Amino acid sequence: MRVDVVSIFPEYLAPLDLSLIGKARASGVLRLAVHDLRTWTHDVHRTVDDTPYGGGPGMVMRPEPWGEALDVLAPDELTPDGLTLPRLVVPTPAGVPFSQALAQELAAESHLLFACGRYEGIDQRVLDHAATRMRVTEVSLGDYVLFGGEVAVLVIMEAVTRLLPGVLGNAGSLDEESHAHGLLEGPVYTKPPSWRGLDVPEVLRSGDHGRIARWRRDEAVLRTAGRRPDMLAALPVEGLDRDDLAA
Ligand SMILES: Nc1nc2cc(Br)ccc2s1
Repeated sequence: MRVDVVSIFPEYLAPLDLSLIGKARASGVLRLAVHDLRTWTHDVHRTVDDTPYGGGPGMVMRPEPWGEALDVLAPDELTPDGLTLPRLVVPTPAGVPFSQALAQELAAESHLLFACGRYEGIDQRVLDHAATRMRVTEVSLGDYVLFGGEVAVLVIMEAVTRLLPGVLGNAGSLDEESHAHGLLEGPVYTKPPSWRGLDVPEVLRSGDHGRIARWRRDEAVLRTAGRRPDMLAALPVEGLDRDDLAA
């Protein structure tokens, strides 16, 4: 997967050199490049923002630098490595909620291009013009406002990269984690069997794998019912009476 990130604070994306994402880059599974938006400015002050039409507080990111950046990073003609046009991902409080399902969708793309907004946001015409050439997805991490999109890109890139083949050692863990089957993961335990008077549930030490699987499923459903009933509503729960959950 190829990923390009455009930001006025490229150093914010330095954590993408670390840990498993760094390994994914070293192995070639992930080819990531971070670009400074000011590369595509031409005035002495390298201006990327201006006052908003219609008045109001703050500044808006100018369309010209973004337009030139997208022309270079998402050229209409096929690039030497034959990549198709990227999917443009724009973190914004006004976007669609990010989710494991969207992470899975993005992980299946061959080329992602992240645009990190700052100030009051990016001139809308940048997204409108890009949408005439490529798929544009505005993504929200939640109902709160950050200083810019960079931190959101770090979150999205971590969720996406861990889904790429070969990145996580034990691929099986992908199947069991929270949200993998529309449920929250239940409690997990390791040695010692007793710690500060608290014992590991007997079932987990029984060696009865069928009983263990049922127990884990039930715990996941109960935890989800208690913490995220909204997730349960969308899930056919076989083998567990919903009335039990209401009890
Ligand atoms: N939750 C979020 N806040 C922001 C703020 C800006 Br400015 C750009 C992107 C995002 S995503």
